[in-house]
Amino acid sequence: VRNSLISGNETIKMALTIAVGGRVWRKFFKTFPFRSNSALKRFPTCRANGRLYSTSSDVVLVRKDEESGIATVRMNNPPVNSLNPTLMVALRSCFEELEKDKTCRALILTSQKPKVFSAGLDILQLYQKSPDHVAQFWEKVQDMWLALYGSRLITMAAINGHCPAAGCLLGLACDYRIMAEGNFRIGLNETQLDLVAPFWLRQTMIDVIGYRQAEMALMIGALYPSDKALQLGLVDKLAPIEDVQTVAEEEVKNWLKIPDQARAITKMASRKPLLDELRRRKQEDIQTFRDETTRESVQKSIQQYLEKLKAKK
Ligand SMILES: CCCCC/C=C/C(=O)SCCNC(=O)CCNC(=O)[C@H](O)C(C)(C)COP(=O)(O)OP(=O)(O)OC[C@H]1O[C@@H](n2cnc3c(N)ncnc32)[C@H](O)[C@@H]1OP(=O)(O)O
Repeated sequence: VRNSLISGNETIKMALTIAVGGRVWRKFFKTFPFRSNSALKRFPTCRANGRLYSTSSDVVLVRKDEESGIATVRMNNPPVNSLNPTLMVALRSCFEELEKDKTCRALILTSQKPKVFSAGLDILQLYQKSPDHVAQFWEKVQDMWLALYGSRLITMAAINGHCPAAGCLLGLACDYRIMAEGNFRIGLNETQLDLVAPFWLRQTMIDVIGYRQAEMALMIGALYPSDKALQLGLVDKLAPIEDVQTVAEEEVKNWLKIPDQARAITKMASRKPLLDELRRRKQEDIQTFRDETTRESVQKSIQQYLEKLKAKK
């Protein structure tokens, strides 16, 4: 039913586009927005007033500017963009679709909900779940990361709020990070939950902030305020929260002056070894995560962490 509703909408959208131009259908689809959990694939892109609009889904909203080739990808999984399987699959699929789109040159990843970029992995997916569930969950984390870290596009994280754990993992997978000034925190705090960052995440942290700082940050599960994160090089620039997106767009425009091919080849030269290593060791990495996470003592720590989160209120 959902699919047929979508294709019905598509037909109307195309007819309206041809018949009366962009303004009318934009108004129409603002009133009756698309809803879908899955990929961009179902939605052929539509042109209106020189802009190219891609699809929106429940959990990931995408808008691409036709002239510049910049796509903005907004995570939209309230209340805190925790990375559950639906969001991770939607993000991966979105990254892969944009990758295939030859007119797309850059991707800005941000949150639809200011003040929280992402709360990291959905902790509930790791608590009292079967080993198989945890293994499948972890594979989705890997696949999402492989798609973003291995992207030929310019990837920019517009971190408009808190960015712990796997939120930080997403940021680290991008080429450049702009973070909101103020009382927002970023870091890989998983040791606080008794979890251990996998080799590929640890390596990206080392690559970004250097060995000593990464080693310390990972051991203590540090979460840094944005000014300290800037000082460490964990983020590249700060901006007032309301300007994060604009500053990201300006930064992308500078990057767009560099020829795409040379930039992308250079990027892959530094990222390919780690990408290849994870591809090669994927199953081993899944097993490690599954076995560690389902251990009784780790489950106890996760339970306590969840209780602390609830008690915060
Ligand atoms: C080997 C593993 C390494 C792999 C790397 C990744 C690991 C991970 O990502 S583990 C997840 C770690 N995440 C965190 O430690 C963040 C926890 N959350 C927070 O600190 C805060 O929620 C916040 C700062 C992100 C936002 O604060 P605030 O706006 O005040 O929102 P609340 O704390 O009130 O949260 C609202 C609601 O959401 C629930 N929640 C928060 N984070 C998560 C989460 N990661 N997973 C699932 N659920 C989460 C929170 O419990 C509240 O629920 P209700 O009480 O039911 O409203």
